[in-house]
Formats: sequence, structure tokens, C-alpha cells
Amino acid sequence: MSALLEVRNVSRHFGGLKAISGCDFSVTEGHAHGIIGPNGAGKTTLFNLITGIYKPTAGEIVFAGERLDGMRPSRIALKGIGRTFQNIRLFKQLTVLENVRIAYDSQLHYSPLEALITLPRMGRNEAESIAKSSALLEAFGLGALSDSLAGDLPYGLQRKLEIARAIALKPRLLLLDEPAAGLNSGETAALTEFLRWVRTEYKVTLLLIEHHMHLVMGLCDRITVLDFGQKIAEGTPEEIRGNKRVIEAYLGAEEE
Ligand SMILES: Nc1ncnc2c1ncn2[C@@H]1O[C@H](COP(=O)(O)OP(=O)(O)OP(=O)(O)O)[C@@H](O)[C@H]1O
Repeated sequence: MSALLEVRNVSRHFGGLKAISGCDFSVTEGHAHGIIGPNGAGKTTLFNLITGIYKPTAGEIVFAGERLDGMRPSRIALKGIGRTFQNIRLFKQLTVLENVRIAYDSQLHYSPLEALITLPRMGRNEAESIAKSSALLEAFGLGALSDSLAGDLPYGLQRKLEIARAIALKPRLLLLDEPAAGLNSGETAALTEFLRWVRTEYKVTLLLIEHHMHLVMGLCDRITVLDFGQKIAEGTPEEIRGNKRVIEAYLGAEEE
């Protein structure tokens, strides 16, 4: 299987702080790939580099054979990289359906806001975006909640909705920043199954940052471990579980 994403010798410094230093790894198409590491290791910075929020200080980021570094975030999203955030970013005052429609409508030639405000002009496009959004919500088990306000959903379902909105844009690669944050162990187990389903159903490669080891070990084909901005290990869940440097990095973090 080929590499869908290649991070080549990437660094990002903030003044004197080396948030990411000479980081090298690749994500195989079809895999679920985990990024783990203690707090402040540089995981979110890495996501911000891949999605174009930050430009690398050095190095290259290649997606499907094309250099991404230097491209604007909106272009990178159109290339097929979706993302969910550590702190869920939904439009909480809009309904569940509207949250997904915004994703579909953003692919049309008018602005998402226009799409929601000037409804009579939309005609066929409107009907189509509602139908597609409704079908996606049904598939995600959120169909019955279409008319609820997103902000009224329990936390776990808000996470699911954020993933649905990302999937609406048909990404080839989906970046998930701590998808199990704030979930209990039962909910985390359900999320693990759910992400497995998402990967297969929508043929999407997953790259996820996560602290819940059950999820990482249960879902990921490969894991990259960061500490102080550097890759300290990479391998299968079994290899990572027994890696001395990884154990030391985590024990060090616990002692602090
Ligand atoms: N925009 C920024 N300006 C200055 N420093 C930053 C910036 N973004 C991140 N950093 C620093 O870079 C380092 C890595 O931060 P980052 O958020 O990437 O870590 P993380 O591994 O995602 O941590 P956590 O698990 O706590 O989310 C930290 O020391 C952080 O303070």
C-alpha cells in the first residue's frame, strides 16, 4: 500500500521553542494511524502544519504526491483533508441538519451563509443538499435528531456530528484531534467501533491524536510517538506497547 501523506523532516519553531523538530513519518492509505505523546509534545502543532494553519519552518508535507506546505487551509481542505478539533467546533445555535448542510453547501458556488438565508433561490440545490445531509445523518444514527439544536446534543453525539460534517466533504484523509476526550470508557469503546465503521464505509484514511490508549491500541494499524517535538518511536500497537523510550516518556510525564 502506498503513502497517502508524507511528513518529511518537518520543523516548526515558535521563537526559541521547537514545537516540532525534524519530524518524519508517513501515513499509508486505508490505515488508521495514531499520534501519541505526552502533553505539549507537539501533536496539535503537527495537525496545524498538515492543514495549513501553520507553515513549516523547514521540511515538506506531501499529500497524494503533491506538496501541501505553503498552501492555504481552504485549498488543503479541498484537496481532501478533513479535520475535527479537540474542542468541538459546531455551529451550536444551528440544527443538526444545518450543520451538515453547511458542509455540502460550501462545495456549491454560493456562500454557506447565502445558502441558509436566501432559500427560495436555491430550489434544486437546496433539495439535494437536504437529501444528502439527511441520508448522512441517518447513516450516522443521528437522523431522529435532525431538527435539534447542535448545542443541545449530549457531548458524545456532538462529536459524532462533527465527524459527520467532516465526512460530508468526502475527505481522503480525516484528522481527528482527541476524538475520545471527555468520553467515559463505555463511550470510548463505542467510538472505537464507530471509527472502524467510518473508515470502511467512507473509505477514508484516519490520522488521530489520542490519549485513550484503549482506543489507540484497538483501532490503529500504526502509531507514531512524539516527545518534545521529536519522533521517538513508530510501529504497530504491539511494538509501541513494549517500547522502552515510549514507556519512559509517559512515566516521566506522570512523575511531573
Ligand atoms: N502558536 C503558538 N505559539 C507559541 N507556542 C506554541 C504555539 N502553538 C503551540 N505552541 C507550543 O508548542 C508546544 C507543543 O504544543 P502542542 O499543542 O502542539 O502540543 P500537544 O502535543 O498537542 O499537547 P496536548 O496533548 O496538551 O494537546 C507547546 O509547548 C506549546 O505551548
